[in-house]
Amino acid sequence: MPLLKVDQLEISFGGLKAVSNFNLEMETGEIVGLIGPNGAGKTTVFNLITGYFPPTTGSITFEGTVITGKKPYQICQLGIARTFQNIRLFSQNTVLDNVRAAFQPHSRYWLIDAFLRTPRFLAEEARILSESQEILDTLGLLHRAGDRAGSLPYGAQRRLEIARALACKPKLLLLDEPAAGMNPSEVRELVKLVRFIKERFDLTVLVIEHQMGLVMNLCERLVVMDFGVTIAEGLPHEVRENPKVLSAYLGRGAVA
Ligand SMILES: Nc1ncnc2c1ncn2[C@@H]1O[C@H](COP(=O)(O)OP(=O)(O)OP(=O)(O)O)[C@@H](O)[C@H]1O
Repeated sequence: MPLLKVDQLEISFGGLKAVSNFNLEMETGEIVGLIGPNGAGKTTVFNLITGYFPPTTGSITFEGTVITGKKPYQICQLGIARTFQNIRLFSQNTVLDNVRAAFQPHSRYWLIDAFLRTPRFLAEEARILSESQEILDTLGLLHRAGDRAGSLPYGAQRRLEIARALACKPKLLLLDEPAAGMNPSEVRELVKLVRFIKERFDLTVLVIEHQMGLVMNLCERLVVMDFGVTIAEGLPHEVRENPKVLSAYLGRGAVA
């Protein structure tokens, strides 16, 4: 049984079919790249999988459970987490608090426990603190735990976004342009980091990315979209030679 099965997904915004007849199966442990030109529908696919929009038609099954129509927090609880194309952090809060806040959908106490500071609340807070620190350590951010998130360099803010997604304890991690704005050496570090956290947290990863260096190095398989439809899929070296892909997006110079 695939971990994720997306069947004939479609969504329209007004007259525009942003995603049309989109199908995807992912096996546990895969790293798959979702690529395509601007406006191809990639982020919309993420928004559909994570419940930000209900599809017009089609279904999404995760670990054998149909998740179509569920709310984003329910999908997060089931084990799908994401990062965003535009970094979404609480920039005035500390790095640690940013990760602690991301544990909220998973905390196991009631409001009354928090109000009365019951043993259950205190134990849960201690667990969240220790797990947050462990995640920050894994992502090389523990030494910045007390700093304001907004004061981190750009690449570190992207890592913090991934740290927040990991607080969801995902089985499937969706990364939306994680290398945007990074220089080549940061991109190389990111490739290593994604491989490392995949092993460390038993993840399956779907990544949207324009940086071909990352896509070709990291992904085992690629799905290419253009104008809302899948125009190619296969191994990275197959996709980079596909004439439809070359004319739609990559351009021979871009993949050399
Ligand atoms: N909430 C929305 N309302 C209306 N149109 C939308 C909405 N979200 C996306 N679209 C449109 O759907 C199409 C696909 O957008 P999407 O953001 O999914 O593309 P993308 O492949 O992720 O692009 P990029 O690489 O530039 O991020 C675009 O034409 C976009 O303008």
